[in-house]
Amino acid sequence: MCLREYVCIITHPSVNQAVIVVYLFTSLIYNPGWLLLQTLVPVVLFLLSVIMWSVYHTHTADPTVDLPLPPGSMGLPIVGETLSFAFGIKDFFGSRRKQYGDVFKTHILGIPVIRVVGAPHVRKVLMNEHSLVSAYWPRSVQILLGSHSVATAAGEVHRSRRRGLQRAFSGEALEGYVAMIQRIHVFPLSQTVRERIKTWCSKDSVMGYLESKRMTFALSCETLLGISLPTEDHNALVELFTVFTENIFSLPYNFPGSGLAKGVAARDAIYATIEENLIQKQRVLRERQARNDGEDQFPRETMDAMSRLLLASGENEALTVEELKEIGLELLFAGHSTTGSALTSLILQLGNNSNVVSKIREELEAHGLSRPEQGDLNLYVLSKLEYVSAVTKEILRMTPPVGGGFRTVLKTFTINGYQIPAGWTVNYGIRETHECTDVFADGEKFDPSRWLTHREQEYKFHYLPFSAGPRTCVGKEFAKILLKIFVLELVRSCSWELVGDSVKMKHMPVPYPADGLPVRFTEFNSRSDRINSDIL
Ligand code: HEM
Repeated sequence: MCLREYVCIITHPSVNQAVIVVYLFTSLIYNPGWLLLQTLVPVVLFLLSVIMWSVYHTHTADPTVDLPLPPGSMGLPIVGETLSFAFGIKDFFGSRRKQYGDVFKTHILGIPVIRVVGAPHVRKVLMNEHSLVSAYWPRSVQILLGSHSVATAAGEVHRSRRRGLQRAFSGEALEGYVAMIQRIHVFPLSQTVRERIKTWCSKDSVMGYLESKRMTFALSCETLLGISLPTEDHNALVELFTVFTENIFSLPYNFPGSGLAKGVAARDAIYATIEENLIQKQRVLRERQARNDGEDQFPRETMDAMSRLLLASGENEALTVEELKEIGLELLFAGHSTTGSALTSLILQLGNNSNVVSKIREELEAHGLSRPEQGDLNLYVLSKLEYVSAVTKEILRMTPPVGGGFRTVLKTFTINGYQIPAGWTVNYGIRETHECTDVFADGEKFDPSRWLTHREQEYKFHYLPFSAGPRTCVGKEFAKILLKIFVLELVRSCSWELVGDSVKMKHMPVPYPADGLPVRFTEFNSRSDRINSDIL
């Protein structure tokens, strides 16, 4: 055995914790009178165990690479720096980056982690998916998302699942979703964006974050899963989904009352709803296929993502209902709170920047879209709205809904003169990469017009709200459409004022104002309302 292996064994956390326990136990039995010693020795042992914890991790570095681990602190034995992380995720990463630089080590959520920020470093992580790194998700997420998830899959399995899922986000599919989002629905909770905004106007004030999440949940249910339920059942589904997301990051132990057990129970109830809906859908699609009456059998405005996957799986490798229901839940999970956060940031930033709202109105006027009832939207019309598009890009630059991602290191590699050892976990930062880059002049300023002179491609890896490389967000085009339609409908339907200051932000699970963003909306009743609002 070499010296390094001895050090690893002696400093291993379980060894030094065992030493403390044995000491306390024996001193309690044999030396009940040694009070001073009884208080001093545990303190000394504790400090020793902190040092040994850090030494232990230093010795898990790859001995074949002659470079140090990145700087940073591993925190306290066992818990590491998890508590500081949980209590202030943005400040946690921000303060450590100030102290240690763009690449640093820490210990959070029970694992040693190397945090990486900045375009060149993040590029190295993302472009080496499957060779140097692979997706990492805590065990509870893997259990709750199920064995057919895209996000937790690796290697060839990941590639093939992604290919399958991308069928639901083709140009043709997206065109159908634009139509679906504008369609008038029967049930009160499956309202179009425009109808939902109208209900906000009828209230004294609403909580912007809550309403945005409600809207994106209803829209995701309808367009992705094809689920449109009566109010009571819809609310029950929202409840279940809340329990599911609240427990998705929990300890991986499934016993009665545990977070994981609650998450699994909620997930299974959601699966039951998705499955029932899938079976109905399968029947309807088969009937339509059998009719074969020369009419368009599958009008695209009726084809939600699940129907598309059902049809595609009939043609090629068949996806089972079991697989499809897991995919459905994953889409809902990945797509709902992210878009909800972005909508919230839109209401907030536009509420604080009336000059931007005026420019959006000018653009809508120029395209004959300034009144709520004007013009059917489609992909072509949306692509012409350059300023609206710039606004959504700027929102995702300033407040990216996903702060970063985790990867397991498969093979030791180097970044910035440090080794990133195999077996550790890398966490790449999106939000801080946006903040630290100097490619955006006046980066702290909300300025959509910067996107009129530069193309997104020029900023690759400096700007990556949807990540990049083989794990780029599958739903990114869908999300962009949703955000554009929201901006358009909001600006042409109403004016609004922020009731609170909504300055302090929280970042878990997604960014949102700590006060929930209270807002007062006022519907436009006439053209003069709109003009007056522009003047004000
Ligand atoms: C503004 C909204 C959204 C943002 C900012 C966003 C962002 C992201 C990011 C950063 C990742 C990569 C995470 C990682 O590196 O581990 C990702 C992955 C993913 N997103 Fe999104 N997302 C959004 C909306 C959506 C929507 C609407 C859907 C589905 C309809 C979706 C489905 C997925 C899926 C399935 C993955 C996993 C991809 C893979 O591992 O290959 N996302 N998203």
